[in-house]
Amino acid sequence: MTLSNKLSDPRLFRQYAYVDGKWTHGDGNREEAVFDPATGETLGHIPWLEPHQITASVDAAEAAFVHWRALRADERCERLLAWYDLLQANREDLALLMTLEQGKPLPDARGEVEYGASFVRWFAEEGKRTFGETIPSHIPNAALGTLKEPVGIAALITPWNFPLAMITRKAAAAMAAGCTVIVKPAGETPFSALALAELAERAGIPAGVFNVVLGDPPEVSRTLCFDDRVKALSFTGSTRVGRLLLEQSANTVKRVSLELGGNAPFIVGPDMDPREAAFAAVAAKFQTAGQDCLAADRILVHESIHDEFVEHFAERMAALTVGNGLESEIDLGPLIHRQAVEKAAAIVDDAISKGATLVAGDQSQAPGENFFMPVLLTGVTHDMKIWHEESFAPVAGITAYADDDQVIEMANDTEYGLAAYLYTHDIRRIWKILRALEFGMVSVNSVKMTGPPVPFGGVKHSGLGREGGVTGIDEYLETKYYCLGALGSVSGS
Ligand SMILES: NC(=O)c1ccc[n+]([C@@H]2O[C@H](COP(=O)([O-])OP(=O)(O)OC[C@H]3O[C@@H](n4cnc5c(N)ncnc54)[C@H](O)[C@@H]3O)[C@@H](O)[C@H]2O)c1
Ligand SMILES: N[C@@H](CC=O)C(=O)O
Repeated sequence: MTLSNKLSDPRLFRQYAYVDGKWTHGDGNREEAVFDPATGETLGHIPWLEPHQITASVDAAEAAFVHWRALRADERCERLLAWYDLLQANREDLALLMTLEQGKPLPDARGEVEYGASFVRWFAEEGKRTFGETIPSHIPNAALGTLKEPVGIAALITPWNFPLAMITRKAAAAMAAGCTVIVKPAGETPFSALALAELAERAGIPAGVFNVVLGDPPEVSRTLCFDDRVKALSFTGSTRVGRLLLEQSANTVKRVSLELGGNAPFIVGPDMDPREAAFAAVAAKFQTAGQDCLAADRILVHESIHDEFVEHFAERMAALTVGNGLESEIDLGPLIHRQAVEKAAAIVDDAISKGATLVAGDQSQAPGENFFMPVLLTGVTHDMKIWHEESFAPVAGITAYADDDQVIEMANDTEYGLAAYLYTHDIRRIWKILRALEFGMVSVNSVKMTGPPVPFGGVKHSGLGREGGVTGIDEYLETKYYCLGALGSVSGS
């Protein structure tokens, strides 16, 4: 059975790029296969566009910008809300496509469709509130103020771990601001992006406003970064590639937003119930099989409750089920590909060779070659890879600490600064640690921290700028200052 036959609406499965409102094949006959990471089965093929076709997508976005920016904000809002309604109406098909190409369990995929759609609704509304300001004038007979204007064409480059929400969090903000967008999804998970394009078209979003290009990643990115007409680049992915794109955007002085890797500490205070904290830590570590920029990578537990915490963590972890995300009652799907499994195994071996204790994690139980059974390591230290690298795998590392000052130092001992978790009910400890943590987001006594109203993003090598919230749309807006002089008798205004 082909993938399209599995969907209620087969037209949501597209194997073409989408440029200027047209489904487009590659002029050079280059293509890439897309696999189901759970079974290794080929799901379909996508074309690779040639550089001149990427440039043509910029031509299309440039032409469409003239009309899209000229619409009233409430007119753009109507179209974005129509897109939102279609995402909701097609939730089951979108979730199925996502599980097939990404591997996450179907309930998680449904959750991501909801999550992704929620950004479209949020920014549809925020587009109506891009207010400028009035400035009390210091110049006689003049009126001063600011206007907010769309930056222009935005290139959006996204990863495979959240194939839909990482696109909508950018695209909806940009489009609500009046920008046109060119999306380059990850080659591992293009079908969610292409289904988004199909639904954008049905929602009445005009040709050239939302484009999806496919191709060789360095070639596509270079073409977009070097094109002076592309005014903004928003990237979500690894810090390694983020640095490269920042460099490539320098010559054309683009507006760059980067949502990069994380290495989240999960701090547990001495006052916590070890069972409650351990269950929360399991939830924060193993979502999306650990392939989440918010995954709790270093679990730092006060020495007075460490042993009990480890017991509860191991007990909860043992209950997690690993398997094909299409089956029911699965907690962890596969990793995205074999290299990810090899990287996870290397991180575990490195930790053990440097003195960590393997408490649980028997890889002989893995149900397939892309699967990695959850691993629990204790006695994790600064010299191990797991301390510094984002494992992007279900590998949990626990370390004991003695006091607040030590745990602050340990938590900040990373080049990353995306998110941190803190579990304690002591308000003084909360305030002290919260202020001392060098992270863009700190979640206290809650695993869930994301959603449309929050400014999502990191500091240090985890990124630049914020997505979501009331400021997310600013990444796609320029402030134009105006001075209206010689107005006659307006002094004092
Ligand atoms: N901060 C966040 O909001 C956030 C969210 C999701 C994922 N991430 C991060 O994303 C990473 C995992 O995703 P990934 O493996 O897809 O990241 P990645 O950096 O390998 O790829 C991201 C995108 O960049 C493209 N790309 C890859 N190599 C490139 C190159 N040389 N030149 C130009 N483009 C290139 C890919 O095709 C993909 O579209 C993790 O580090 C994770 O923390 C961050
Ligand atoms: N879970 C994150 C994505 C990180 O990989 C989010 O909510 O944006």
